Amino acid sequence: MKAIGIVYFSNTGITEVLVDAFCNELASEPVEMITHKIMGTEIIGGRFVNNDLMKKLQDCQAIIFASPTYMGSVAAQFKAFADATSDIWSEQKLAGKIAAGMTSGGSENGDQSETLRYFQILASQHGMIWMGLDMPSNYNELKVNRLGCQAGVIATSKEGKPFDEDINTAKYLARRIYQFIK
Ligand SMILES: Cc1cc2nc3c(=O)[nH]c(=O)nc-3n(C[C@H](O)[C@H](O)[C@H](O)COP(=O)(O)O)c2cc1C
Repeated sequence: MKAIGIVYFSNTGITEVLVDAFCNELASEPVEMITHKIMGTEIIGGRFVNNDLMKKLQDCQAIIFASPTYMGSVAAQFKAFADATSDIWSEQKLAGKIAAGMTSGGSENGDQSETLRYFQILASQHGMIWMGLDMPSNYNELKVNRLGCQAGVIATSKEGKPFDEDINTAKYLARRIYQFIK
């Protein structure tokens, strides 16, 4: 069976709602979801350690990166994971896999694009193939890509939950990736 890996960090749960929406969208499809939330306990002396996860990611056809935007980039917890992937970088173990990204921020223009840009660079370092959105901003009835970023999913939140349109964007990305790997 095909597999999609999602590696993410979320502190207050906004990014996690995007991850859940992505997974739920594909729940009835014959695809395994390997979802991993980065935990502080996995970061020992500043270094992310989870060899089992690194092995599992190598069996995926697509890997999604997700993190809140912190100070115009990924959260430190995600960066610790990214740095740990250097162990499989030299042999390009993730090469040829589809990569995509999702992030949330407190501001509508809170430099979330920089987080997606970092994900793209990480994907490129691994020889992965980046997949953004083939949907112009607010073009369809679900208002996918509300914030006008085709590099990936950007969300902001209201009352502790991402905007419905941003959740729809996460679902749209899930469908798009599934179409490519199935
Ligand atoms: C340390 C820190 C830095 C942040 N920096 C930004 C930022 O640069 N841009 C932004 O839009 N929001 C920023 N935020 C807000 C978070 O990105 C936002 O609350 C996000 O939705 C939290 O995601 P989570 O619920 O998945 O943890 C920051 C929050 C924290 C705690």
